[in-house]
Amino acid sequence: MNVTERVIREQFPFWTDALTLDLPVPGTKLNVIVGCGTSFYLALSIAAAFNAQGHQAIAVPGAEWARRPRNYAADEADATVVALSRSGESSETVQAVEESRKRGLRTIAITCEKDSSIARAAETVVYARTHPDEGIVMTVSASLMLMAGFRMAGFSLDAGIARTAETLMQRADADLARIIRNRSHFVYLGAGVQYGLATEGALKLQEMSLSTSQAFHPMEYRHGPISLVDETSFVVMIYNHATAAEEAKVVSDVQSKGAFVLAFGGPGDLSFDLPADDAGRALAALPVLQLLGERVAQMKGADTEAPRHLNKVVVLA
Ligand SMILES: O=P(O)(O)OC[C@H]1O[C@](O)(CO)[C@@H](O)[C@@H]1O
Repeated sequence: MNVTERVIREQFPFWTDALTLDLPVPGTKLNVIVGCGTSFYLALSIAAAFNAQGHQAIAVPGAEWARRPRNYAADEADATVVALSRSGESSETVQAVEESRKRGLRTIAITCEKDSSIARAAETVVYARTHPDEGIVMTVSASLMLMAGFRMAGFSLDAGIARTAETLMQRADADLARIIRNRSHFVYLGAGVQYGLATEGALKLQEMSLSTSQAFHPMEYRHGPISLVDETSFVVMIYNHATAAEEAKVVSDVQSKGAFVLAFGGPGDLSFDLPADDAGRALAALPVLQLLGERVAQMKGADTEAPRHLNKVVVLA
């Protein structure tokens, strides 16, 4: 087992720690959740969770919020900026915090590095301790920041979520290597809070296994992208509890065209139950998506400890 996989498997004690973090309350006006890469995809899920819990929120890539906030919010007065960054050093996310402070906005950083640029730049810092051996590919820290964001949104989570996620990951892994055989077209589908998770699953697979992968809202998938589906397709469906019945029709559609469907929370070729609440669903599914990236990488002979063209931190020159 390589270090990437070991870290994915050893993440759950860190979840238990993250459940006890003291978190600031969301802003009463607009909350702008920013990040880069994985951290932006987490922001998509967290912003949806904020809205679902009655806090107005949008997710914006760090670079975009730093450079053109007016393209995302006509009125940013009194906004609260919540910046996610494992390293605390991604230039665009740090810039987003620094620019927001110059504009007088409240700033909160969620990071896994206490001594970092973002921790120095933000007014309030939430520090989540992560696995010391986590490498370039972000796995444990993604789970921890997602958990912190969901808890900040107001979802109550307890130690049961760590046990649920670990059990699900172990059960799914019994089949992952088998079900990906001969599959080369990867699609992730999720609605609402699960859309961010779908985008993160697609990114994880891409950077770990050098495969082309895409993420869509399930009902969007039939409006064009479905034209690519054939016997090489592998579709991950993260069902949204409220709309599972219509999402199951999308699954039937892609199955009839040759796709294999790994499903969470509804029917598929291989399916697993998930907790009913949006936060529990996303957190329970995430480690399986991380391990799926590793299994596809192994199938293709890609080294996830040294993924091509990637560094742990991207700092603008
Ligand atoms: O959370 P951070 O440290 O700002 O990193 C964000 C992105 O940058 C990387 O760490 C490096 O590209 C990615 O793994 C991640 O998606």
